[in-house]
Amino acid sequence: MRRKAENRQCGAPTNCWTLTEAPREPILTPSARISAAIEILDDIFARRRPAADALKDWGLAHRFAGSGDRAAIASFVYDGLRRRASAAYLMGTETGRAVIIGMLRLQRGLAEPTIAGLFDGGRFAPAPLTDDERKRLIEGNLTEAPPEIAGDAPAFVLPSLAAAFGDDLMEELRALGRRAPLDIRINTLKQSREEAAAALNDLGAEPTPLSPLGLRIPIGEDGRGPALHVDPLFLEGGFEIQDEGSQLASLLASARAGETVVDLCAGGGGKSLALASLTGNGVRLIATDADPRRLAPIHERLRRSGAEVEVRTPRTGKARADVLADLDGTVDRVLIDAPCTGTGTWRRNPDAKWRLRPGSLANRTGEQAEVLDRAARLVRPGGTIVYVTCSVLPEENDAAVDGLLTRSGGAIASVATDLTAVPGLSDKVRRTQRGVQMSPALTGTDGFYVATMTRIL
Ligand SMILES: C[S@@+](CC[C@H](N)C(=O)[O-])C[C@H]1O[C@@H](n2cnc3c(N)ncnc32)[C@H](O)[C@@H]1O
Repeated sequence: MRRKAENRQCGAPTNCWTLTEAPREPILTPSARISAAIEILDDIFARRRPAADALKDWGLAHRFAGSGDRAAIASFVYDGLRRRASAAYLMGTETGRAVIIGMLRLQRGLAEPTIAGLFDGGRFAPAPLTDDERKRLIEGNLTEAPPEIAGDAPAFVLPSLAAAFGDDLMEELRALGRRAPLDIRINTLKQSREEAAAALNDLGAEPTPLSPLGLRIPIGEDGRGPALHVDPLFLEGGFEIQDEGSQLASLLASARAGETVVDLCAGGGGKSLALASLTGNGVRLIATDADPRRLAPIHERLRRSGAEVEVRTPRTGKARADVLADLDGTVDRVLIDAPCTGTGTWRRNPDAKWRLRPGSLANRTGEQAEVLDRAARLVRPGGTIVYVTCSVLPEENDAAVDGLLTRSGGAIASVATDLTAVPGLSDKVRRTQRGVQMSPALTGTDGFYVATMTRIL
């Protein structure tokens, strides 16, 4: 019999503050939560801090706040970041207060009288709306706003986004500005999706629209979902929290039973776990990552899930040996879940878009060339390289693949990505010159790109 989870206050990891704390009843009024969110956003803007750090510090300084309060405040902060540019434009200034007021109207659809009711100037509430703020809420709109403002994207990256999305640019930017759904991937090494859905019935779990491995968990109006990290089925390894797009990318890797597969950028192991599960531990799966700290959580996840994966951890430092040297030229399939700017995950991590700099794009494309070259040395003749990013920028996608094709001097060729593992996907994805692009507007997923190559020489 499934035990009821104790704390279901918190959904996406970015909204979680309280996973290790005992749940406490909310004690702040909605207006007091808004005051807190304004204070935190001002801190983020003034000190250019990561949102997670600012939230954590606020929590430490306000230990009396309940876990429900913290989740609700985080939700205000992340929604504010989602609409940072458009809310500031609407309100004529970029302060925490302006962004929250504009967000309540643009993102949460609240009318001026409702917002005025929250800004009532009472104890712990924000000061009452000014005449100018009221006027802007009633009369303001985004009709004349430039695309980077209306679409809440950094201006420098807009030409790349326009190249990726063409006529669909604004629709895609709006979709990237919405909240992401809360998806889990069922570990079919433990039970079927149907069995998991029955076990999670009290959460309202429904099958994901495209992934045959996923369930979608409803989240509240304020973006809060259940605390899945403490759910009994999660603790038993029955599921992992994983966006549907990430599940689809794992399926499109098309690993086949009996193959030797390397997950070259395994990080915490999200794709490795998925590959092991969907092949029924039928492949020899080797996971590694340049950063041992990122790889470390995989061990606990493997224990929980029953996935069979050989983890090869590099030593840090200059003398780090190539832990895959013995596999050169022998691997059937290399999955590259490449380091990238994460522009496809802005729904989930809105802080990332405002922290993106031209230099970080250049750094990521350099790393992508490095991992592609490494994969090319690993794969056997006739073997396959599957290149994945959670970016929508052509520089990190088709251009990165083109770079490898050119550098390989004809030894590596681009082939069509097999979409048959995911019924219905073929009609939805955007086809690029070298691969396929998923996106919030087209597939309802994060913006994953998948391209497939083979070694012909
Ligand atoms: C998108 S993340 C991987 C996420 C992971 N596959 C998952 O599903 O949870 C990209 C990873 O690439 C790793 N990385 C960066 N450069 C690398 C390199 N040269 N070789 C191997 N891994 C690298 C980073 O440390 C990071 O963990």
